[in-house]
Amino acid sequence: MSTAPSPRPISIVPSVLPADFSRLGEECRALEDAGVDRIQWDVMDGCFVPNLTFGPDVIASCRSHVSVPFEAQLMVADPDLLLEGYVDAGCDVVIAHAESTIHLHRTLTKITDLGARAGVALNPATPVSAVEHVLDLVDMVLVMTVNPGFGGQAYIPTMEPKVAEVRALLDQRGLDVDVEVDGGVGPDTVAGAAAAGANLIVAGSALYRDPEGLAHAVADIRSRAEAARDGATT
Ligand SMILES: O=C(CO)[C@H](O)[C@H](O)COP(=O)(O)O
Ligand SMILES: [Co+2]
Repeated sequence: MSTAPSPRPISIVPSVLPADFSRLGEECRALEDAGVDRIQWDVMDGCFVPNLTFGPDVIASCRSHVSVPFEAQLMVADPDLLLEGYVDAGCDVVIAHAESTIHLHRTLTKITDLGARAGVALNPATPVSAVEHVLDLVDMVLVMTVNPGFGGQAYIPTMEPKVAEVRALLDQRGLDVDVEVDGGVGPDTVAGAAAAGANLIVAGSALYRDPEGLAHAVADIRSRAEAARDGATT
């Protein structure tokens, strides 16, 4: 008798875009106290996306405030130039956008050579075929559920078939790789993403706008995701 594979744990990964930037260390601690599993830094260069955010020094200054892993989502035009800085700043996972480098395989290899775990992100318009050749190099595939650049945008539900396509391809190849969703994810949208196969859930605005606070928002989104995942697999 064969046993069903155990379900992939759901991780809640806050984006700090809605946090108070004048006190980021304390904001990171509040997220850790609220039960998040890691923290995502949305790195934007004003070129790949029309917004500008966190340099490595900002992230490094927060590293000692918490022990949860940091991931850097590099929404930048030339990620190779910046990889070392973000790894040295204490980012355990570095995510490169497939659209941002013409040598994606090389970029991801550099991340792992630097000692970090690699992730690859897909903009809504980018097909899964763009990352098929690098799936064995990464720890996670990030399916963007908004066009990157800003927090607080509306979730794009037509990304759910793409999440399912990535999950099926990874399973077919027997790869132990997580699938992350990012953008407009909250209590009302997380079920669709988790049922499609996402297990790393990035949430920004939804966490900060919960009137009952961060810990409630984290637990609520986690339990909705777990219920949807379990409903989809039974
Ligand atoms: O990558 C991002 C934007 O490019 C952010 O991580 C994302 O938008 C999270 O914020 P929200 O949950 O408010 O949509
Ligand atoms: Co993000």
